[in-house]
Amino acid sequence: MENNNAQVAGAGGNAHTIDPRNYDDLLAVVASIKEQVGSEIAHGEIGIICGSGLGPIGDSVENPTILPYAKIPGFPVTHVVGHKGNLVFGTIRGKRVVCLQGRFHPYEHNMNLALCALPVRVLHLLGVKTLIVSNAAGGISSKFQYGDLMIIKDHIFLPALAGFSPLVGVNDSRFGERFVSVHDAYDKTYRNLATQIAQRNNMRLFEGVYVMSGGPQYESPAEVQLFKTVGADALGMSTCHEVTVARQLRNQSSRILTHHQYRQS
Ligand SMILES: O=P(O)(O)O[C@H]1O[C@H](CO)[C@@H](O)[C@H]1O
Ligand code: HPA
Repeated sequence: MENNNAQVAGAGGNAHTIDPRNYDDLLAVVASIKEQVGSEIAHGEIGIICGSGLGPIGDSVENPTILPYAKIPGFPVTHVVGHKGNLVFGTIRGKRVVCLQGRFHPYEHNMNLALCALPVRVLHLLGVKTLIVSNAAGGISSKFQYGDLMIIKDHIFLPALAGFSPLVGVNDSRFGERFVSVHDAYDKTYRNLATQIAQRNNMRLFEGVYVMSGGPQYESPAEVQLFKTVGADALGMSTCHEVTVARQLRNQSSRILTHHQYRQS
């Protein structure tokens, strides 16, 4: 496999190497963000990852403070059209958000999934507890019409099934357990809330299974048929690596909570 370290031009043009699996390296990334925007601002409750064409979500952040990825030593760069490459701090309807205007796709980073999921670990270290992940995907389900919205209820993470998981390699236990359950990775309470809101607003919204391929080529008709047969509803080249890393962090939070409760009892 390829080198897992990220060689990126940081603020001031200094080359900076970090390992996206190393907790201390990510603390340094977070320290740089806090230094540049201030600790007060560099804090969020909700993280939002904008998919292709969904960057305007970031433009709707109120009182925004914008930090380009290129100014964060160790942060990867995004090359995909429609992904601006900014961290946006601010509020949406009174909630503190940190918005990623631009995500990292494994096909643009030599299938280095840990590097592509690095922003999720950074969001966690900035205090984020809830992650909203969006993407543009191809519809497989025959129920879908062009432009329909789908809430992901589960996924098929094809690259990980072939050994390309962001959790492969040395596990720094400060991020969480070695073995991570992805049951209920997509929160049922939020899914129900989204469905209710869609119903109230007469919007077409479905729940379905998202399949992530490695890309960057789109799928052949035979591949689409294969995914349909195994129960997938939509196809894309992102999201699952971010959700898997988030899930490991969620397990870590609940583990800490369990210890805390244990000590109190
Ligand atoms: O998943 P997002 O980032 O929305 O991007 C989607 O759009 C690109 C293909 O047009 C692929 O990268 C696919 O994954
Ligand atoms: O049909 C698709 N396949 C994979 N990724 C995509 N992203 C948008 N549409 C598609």
